[in-house]
Amino acid sequence: MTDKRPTLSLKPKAKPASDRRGAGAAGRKPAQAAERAQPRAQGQGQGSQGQGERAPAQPAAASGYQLKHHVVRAPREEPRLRASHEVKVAPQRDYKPDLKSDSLALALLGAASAVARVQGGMALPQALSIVFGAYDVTPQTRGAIQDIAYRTMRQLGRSETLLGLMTSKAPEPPMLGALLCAALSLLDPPEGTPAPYEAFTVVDQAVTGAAAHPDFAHAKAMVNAVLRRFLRERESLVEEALRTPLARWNYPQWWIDTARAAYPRDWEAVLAAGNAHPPLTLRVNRRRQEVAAYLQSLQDAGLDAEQVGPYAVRLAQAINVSQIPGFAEGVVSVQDAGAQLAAPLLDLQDGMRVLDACAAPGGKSGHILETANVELTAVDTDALRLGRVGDNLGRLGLAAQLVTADAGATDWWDGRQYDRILADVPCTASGIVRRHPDIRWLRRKSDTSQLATLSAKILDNLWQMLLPNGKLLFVTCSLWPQESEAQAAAFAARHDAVRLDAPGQLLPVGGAGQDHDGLFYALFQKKAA
Ligand SMILES: C[S@@+](CC[C@H](N)C(=O)[O-])C[C@H]1O[C@@H](n2cnc3c(N)ncnc32)[C@H](O)[C@@H]1O
Repeated sequence: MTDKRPTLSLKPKAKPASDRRGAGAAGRKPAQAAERAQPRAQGQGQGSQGQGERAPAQPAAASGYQLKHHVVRAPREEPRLRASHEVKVAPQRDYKPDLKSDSLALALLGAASAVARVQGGMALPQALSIVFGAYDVTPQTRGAIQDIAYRTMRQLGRSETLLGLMTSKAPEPPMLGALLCAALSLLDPPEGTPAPYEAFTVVDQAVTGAAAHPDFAHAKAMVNAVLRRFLRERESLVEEALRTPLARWNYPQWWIDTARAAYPRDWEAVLAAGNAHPPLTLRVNRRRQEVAAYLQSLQDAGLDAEQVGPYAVRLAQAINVSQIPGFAEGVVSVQDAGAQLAAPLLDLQDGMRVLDACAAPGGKSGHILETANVELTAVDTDALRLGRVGDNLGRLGLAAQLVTADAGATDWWDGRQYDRILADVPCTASGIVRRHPDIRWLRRKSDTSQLATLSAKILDNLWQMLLPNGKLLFVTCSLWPQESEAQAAAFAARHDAVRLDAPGQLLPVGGAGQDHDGLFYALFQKKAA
């Protein structure tokens, strides 16, 4: 990160809404207003502050987070009334502004609310579902909120670096910073991609959005100034920002370092692949239709697509699942082409007993049951997610025994060993960041070893559940060797397992005829008794 700061100082006033009424600061620059308030804090009184009159030492126009230092206690004998501007207002992320429900301003605020939640540690899909619940918007605006939130996540490092170059301190509250990052992601699309809106519309709507929200209406002039400055000085600001790895790659530094250490030749391609838009890839249900026939039905529906795996079809344009021909009827499922390697690697035969040990939401369970007539047990610790396995299998017209349980324990197991075990263990998901761009900002470096420890426990426990000559397929959607190859090698050594042919580490790739996430596959066979 560069230390160089611009001369323009755009400090948000960050006052609670109650403090803005009658404060006499209207039209002044925020910094001036704050300075003028200082002498009053030393005993001049406020004149007409309502409740605040009882606490004469409160500065009228001081910023919210400076107030604490200027509080003068009221005399003991009088009941002390709390000045309204002393109250710390909790962020109102669910506040529904009075804006047109299909406006870009509302979409920007919705995206900013979701992004601020991710910055507070929540996964983006969960954050978006809260926003959708709070904002009563049209499906079109929902789509826009989602699109802007995902764009913002993919460019957060770059946008935050640019913001750092244009403001003298981090915008408060965090949702204001998120609003600026959301607007910047629209003004500053990745190289070679078109801007989704006219620049002046984005600035106008970001300012309108800021003005309509009680937490940062005070900062609408700052929003306007920052975004206009970006447009004026774009070239030099971007050039300066790109000197930092954070802005260049849009990943935290530890992530960049880990990728570089693991893949000294490919790390740049790996990071770039994680920033690309993911394709919409389908798995054709071989029980229902041949791939060629399905491709024809897509063509008949006016949808361009190409085959990218034995049963994998990639649509040229992403569409809503409800619009995918045959989806509701179970002819196809949404599944990455790399994830479609699991079922064939298991070498399934009719009549086998198969365990899918970390099954939810059931992508691979469905593929297993489409491949052969097996008796499948699908286990997952998360009952809610396991419900989705049931939904997915129901749509496909297939069935499994669903068990909510810990695959690292035996209390649920009937003691009968399985012919095949799929262990698609929990991991950092570093190989699927193009689909989940929030993951990079949510994960911590220490998560890798914690998850590797958990998955080693699951794998060790599952091994006893495998028949002699049986096969266990170990899968992760991680790029980190600690969770994948190092784990596989240590497991084989611990259990004297035979390691069979499997792809190993697949790096994420998108291109003609080949397109998949970053996944890891290791296949083990138990020696005959
Ligand atoms: C990578 S996802 C599995 C994806 C799934 N196989 C599919 O193809 O749709 C990992 C799953 O492991 C589950 N999980 C985490 N810890 C577990 C445990 N101790 N036992 C069983 N499942 C666990 C999570 O709830 C999550 O659903």
